[in-house]
Amino acid sequence: MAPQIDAVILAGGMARRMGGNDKGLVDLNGQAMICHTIDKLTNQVDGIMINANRNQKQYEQWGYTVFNDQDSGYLGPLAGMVTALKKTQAEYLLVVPCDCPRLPDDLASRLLAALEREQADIAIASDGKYEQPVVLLLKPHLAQSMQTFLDGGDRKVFLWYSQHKVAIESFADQPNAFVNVNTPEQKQLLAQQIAK
Ligand SMILES: Nc1nc2c(ncn2[C@@H]2O[C@H](COP(=O)(O)OP(=O)(O)OP(=O)(O)O)[C@@H](O)[C@H]2O)c(=O)[nH]1
Ligand SMILES: [Mg+2]
Repeated sequence: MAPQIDAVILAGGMARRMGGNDKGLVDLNGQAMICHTIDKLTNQVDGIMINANRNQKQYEQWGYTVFNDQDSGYLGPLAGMVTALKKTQAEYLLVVPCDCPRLPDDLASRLLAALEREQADIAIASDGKYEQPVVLLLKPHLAQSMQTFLDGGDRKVFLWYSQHKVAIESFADQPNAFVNVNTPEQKQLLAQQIAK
Protein backbone atom coordinates (compact mmCIF):
# COMPACT_ATOMS: atom_id res chain seq x y z
CA MET A 1 0.00 0.00 0.00
CA ALA A 2 1.22 3.50 -0.78
CA PRO A 3 2.36 5.38 2.31
CA GLN A 4 0.09 8.08 3.71
CA ILE A 5 1.10 11.63 2.84
CA ASP A 6 -0.35 14.81 4.34
CA ALA A 7 0.39 18.20 2.80
CA VAL A 8 0.76 21.51 4.57
CA ILE A 9 0.36 24.72 2.59
CA LEU A 10 2.43 27.47 4.21
CA ALA A 11 0.56 30.75 4.19
CA GLY A 12 1.97 32.09 7.41
CA GLY A 13 4.33 34.79 6.19
CA MET A 14 3.97 38.56 6.32
CA ALA A 15 3.94 38.99 2.52
CA ARG A 16 5.76 42.30 2.76
CA ARG A 17 6.56 42.31 -0.96
CA MET A 18 2.82 41.92 -1.64
CA GLY A 19 2.24 45.09 0.35
CA GLY A 20 1.30 43.03 3.40
CA ASN A 21 -1.77 41.57 1.65
CA ASP A 22 -2.24 37.96 2.73
CA LYS A 23 -0.65 36.18 -0.25
CA GLY A 24 -2.76 33.04 -0.09
CA LEU A 25 -5.93 35.11 -0.30
CA VAL A 26 -5.05 37.56 -3.08
CA ASP A 27 -6.99 36.97 -6.27
CA LEU A 28 -5.29 35.23 -9.16
CA ASN A 29 -7.56 34.89 -12.19
CA GLY A 30 -10.77 34.70 -10.22
CA GLN A 31 -9.57 32.44 -7.43
CA ALA A 32 -7.62 32.98 -4.23
CA MET A 33 -3.98 32.13 -4.85
CA ILE A 34 -4.14 29.23 -2.39
CA CYS A 35 -6.98 27.66 -4.42
CA HIS A 36 -4.58 27.05 -7.28
CA THR A 37 -2.26 25.28 -4.87
CA ILE A 38 -5.09 23.25 -3.33
CA ASP A 39 -6.22 22.17 -6.81
CA LYS A 40 -2.71 20.93 -7.55
CA LEU A 41 -2.56 18.87 -4.36
CA THR A 42 -5.97 17.23 -3.91
CA ASN A 43 -5.17 14.22 -6.09
CA GLN A 44 -1.66 13.82 -4.74
CA VAL A 45 -2.05 13.56 -0.97
CA ASP A 46 -4.32 11.99 1.66
CA GLY A 47 -4.92 15.16 3.65
CA ILE A 48 -4.32 18.91 3.42
CA MET A 49 -3.65 21.39 6.23
CA ILE A 50 -3.33 25.14 5.89
CA ASN A 51 -0.86 27.06 8.03
CA ALA A 52 -1.83 30.72 8.40
CA ASN A 53 -1.13 33.31 11.05
CA ARG A 54 -3.99 35.68 10.18
CA ASN A 55 -7.36 35.58 8.43
CA GLN A 56 -7.90 32.03 9.68
CA LYS A 57 -11.68 32.24 9.20
CA GLN A 58 -11.21 32.99 5.52
CA TYR A 59 -8.80 30.11 5.12
CA GLU A 60 -11.33 27.78 6.75
CA GLN A 61 -13.76 28.22 3.82
CA TRP A 62 -12.01 25.44 1.90
CA GLY A 63 -12.84 22.91 4.59
CA TYR A 64 -9.34 21.99 5.66
CA THR A 65 -7.72 22.26 9.08
CA VAL A 66 -6.20 25.70 9.57
CA PHE A 67 -3.62 26.37 12.25
CA ASN A 68 -1.17 29.09 13.17
CA ASP A 69 2.49 28.76 14.07
CA GLN A 70 2.89 27.36 17.54
CA ASP A 71 5.32 30.21 18.11
CA SER A 72 3.62 33.10 16.37
CA GLY A 73 6.57 35.47 16.16
CA TYR A 74 6.87 35.12 12.37
CA LEU A 75 9.99 33.04 12.76
CA GLY A 76 9.91 31.90 9.14
CA PRO A 77 8.70 28.81 7.29
CA LEU A 78 10.24 26.31 9.73
CA ALA A 79 7.83 27.59 12.41
CA GLY A 80 4.90 26.47 10.25
CA MET A 81 6.56 23.21 9.27
CA VAL A 82 7.34 22.18 12.82
CA THR A 83 3.75 22.75 13.89
CA ALA A 84 2.50 20.66 10.95
CA LEU A 85 5.01 17.88 11.66
CA LYS A 86 3.62 17.61 15.18
CA LYS A 87 0.02 17.52 13.93
CA THR A 88 0.22 15.00 11.13
CA GLN A 89 -0.54 11.32 11.67
CA ALA A 90 0.69 10.43 8.17
CA GLU A 91 3.99 8.77 7.31
CA TYR A 92 5.19 11.75 5.31
CA LEU A 93 4.56 15.47 5.22
CA LEU A 94 4.63 17.36 1.93
CA VAL A 95 5.39 21.06 2.40
CA VAL A 96 4.51 23.67 -0.22
CA PRO A 97 4.13 27.46 -0.17
CA CYS A 98 0.84 29.22 -0.89
CA ASP A 99 2.47 31.38 -3.56
CA CYS A 100 3.45 28.67 -6.05
CA PRO A 101 0.28 28.10 -8.11
CA ARG A 102 1.72 25.79 -10.80
CA LEU A 103 3.24 22.99 -8.78
CA PRO A 104 3.91 19.68 -10.60
CA ASP A 105 1.07 17.15 -10.73
CA ASP A 106 3.60 14.44 -9.89
CA LEU A 107 5.27 16.36 -7.04
CA ALA A 108 4.47 14.02 -4.15
CA SER A 109 5.13 10.76 -6.00
CA ARG A 110 8.49 11.88 -7.34
CA LEU A 111 9.68 13.32 -4.04
CA LEU A 112 8.67 10.07 -2.34
CA ALA A 113 10.50 8.00 -4.95
CA ALA A 114 13.64 10.12 -4.53
CA LEU A 115 13.49 9.89 -0.75
CA GLU A 116 13.09 6.10 -0.82
CA ARG A 117 15.70 5.60 -3.53
CA GLU A 118 18.31 7.53 -1.57
CA GLN A 119 17.11 6.38 1.83
CA ALA A 120 16.89 10.02 2.81
CA ASP A 121 14.85 11.76 5.50
CA ILE A 122 14.04 14.78 3.34
CA ALA A 123 13.45 15.15 -0.40
CA ILE A 124 13.66 18.67 -1.81
CA ALA A 125 12.34 19.73 -5.21
CA SER A 126 14.60 21.52 -7.66
CA ASP A 127 13.65 23.26 -10.90
CA GLY A 128 16.82 21.86 -12.41
CA LYS A 129 18.88 24.85 -11.30
CA TYR A 130 17.74 25.83 -7.83
CA GLU A 131 16.51 23.87 -4.88
CA GLN A 132 13.10 25.18 -3.86
CA PRO A 133 13.40 26.26 -0.22
CA VAL A 134 9.91 25.23 0.88
CA VAL A 135 8.90 22.46 -1.54
CA LEU A 136 9.84 19.23 0.16
CA LEU A 137 8.75 15.90 1.57
CA LEU A 138 9.91 14.88 5.01
CA LYS A 139 9.44 12.39 7.80
CA PRO A 140 7.48 13.55 10.87
CA HIS A 141 10.05 12.15 13.31
CA LEU A 142 12.16 15.18 12.37
CA ALA A 143 9.87 17.45 14.41
CA GLN A 144 12.09 17.22 17.47
CA SER A 145 15.24 18.12 15.55
CA MET A 146 13.49 21.07 13.93
CA GLN A 147 12.14 22.29 17.26
CA THR A 148 15.60 22.11 18.83
CA PHE A 149 17.03 24.07 15.89
CA LEU A 150 14.39 26.80 16.29
CA ASP A 151 14.79 26.87 20.05
CA GLY A 152 18.49 27.53 19.47
CA GLY A 153 17.56 30.72 17.60
CA ASP A 154 18.28 29.45 14.08
CA ARG A 155 15.81 30.12 11.26
CA LYS A 156 17.50 29.21 7.97
CA VAL A 157 15.77 26.35 6.17
CA PHE A 158 18.80 25.10 4.23
CA LEU A 159 20.93 25.10 7.36
CA TRP A 160 18.44 22.78 9.05
CA TYR A 161 18.05 20.58 5.93
CA SER A 162 21.83 20.16 5.79
CA GLN A 163 21.76 18.46 9.19
CA HIS A 164 19.86 15.52 7.65
CA LYS A 165 20.08 13.10 4.76
CA VAL A 166 18.63 14.98 1.81
CA ALA A 167 17.63 13.77 -1.65
CA ILE A 168 17.12 16.29 -4.45
CA GLU A 169 14.51 15.62 -7.13
CA SER A 170 14.90 17.66 -10.30
CA PHE A 171 11.79 18.83 -12.12
CA ALA A 172 13.81 20.35 -14.95
CA ASP A 173 11.22 18.75 -17.25
CA GLN A 174 8.67 21.29 -15.88
CA PRO A 175 10.60 24.56 -15.84
CA ASN A 176 7.57 26.74 -15.00
CA ALA A 177 6.20 24.63 -12.18
CA PHE A 178 7.84 26.60 -9.41
CA VAL A 179 7.00 30.10 -10.54
CA ASN A 180 6.75 32.00 -7.30
CA VAL A 181 4.53 35.03 -6.76
CA ASN A 182 5.99 37.49 -4.29
CA THR A 183 4.96 40.89 -5.70
CA PRO A 184 1.88 42.41 -7.39
CA GLU A 185 3.95 42.65 -10.61
CA GLN A 186 4.79 38.91 -10.56
CA LYS A 187 1.13 38.16 -9.91
CA GLN A 188 0.04 40.23 -12.90
CA LEU A 189 2.57 38.54 -15.16
CA LEU A 190 1.44 35.08 -14.12
CA ALA A 191 -2.23 36.03 -14.49
CA GLN A 192 -1.55 37.00 -18.10
CA GLN A 193 0.31 33.75 -18.78
CA ILE A 194 -2.47 31.63 -17.26
CA ALA A 195 -5.13 33.51 -19.24
CA LYS A 196 -3.39 32.72 -22.56
N1 LIG B 1 4.28 29.60 9.00
C1 LIG B 1 5.07 30.53 8.52
N2 LIG B 1 5.29 30.59 7.19
C2 LIG B 1 6.08 31.57 6.74
C3 LIG B 1 6.69 32.51 7.59
N3 LIG B 1 7.43 33.35 6.82
C4 LIG B 1 7.29 32.94 5.55
N4 LIG B 1 6.46 31.86 5.49
C5 LIG B 1 6.02 31.13 4.32
O1 LIG B 1 7.13 30.68 3.59
C6 LIG B 1 6.88 30.75 2.19
C7 LIG B 1 7.97 31.52 1.49
O2 LIG B 1 8.10 32.81 2.08
P1 LIG B 1 8.09 34.16 1.27
O3 LIG B 1 7.78 33.92 -0.16
O4 LIG B 1 9.30 34.95 1.62
O5 LIG B 1 6.78 34.82 1.92
P2 LIG B 1 6.62 35.98 2.93
O6 LIG B 1 7.66 35.92 3.99
O7 LIG B 1 5.20 35.95 3.34
O8 LIG B 1 6.83 37.26 1.98
P3 LIG B 1 7.85 38.49 2.10
O9 LIG B 1 7.49 39.18 3.39
O10 LIG B 1 7.52 39.33 0.90
O11 LIG B 1 9.22 37.89 2.08
C8 LIG B 1 5.49 31.36 2.02
O12 LIG B 1 4.61 30.29 1.80
C9 LIG B 1 5.22 32.00 3.35
O13 LIG B 1 3.85 32.00 3.70
C10 LIG B 1 6.43 32.43 9.00
O14 LIG B 1 6.92 33.19 9.83
N5 LIG B 1 5.62 31.40 9.41
MG1 LIG C 1 7.85 33.35 -2.04
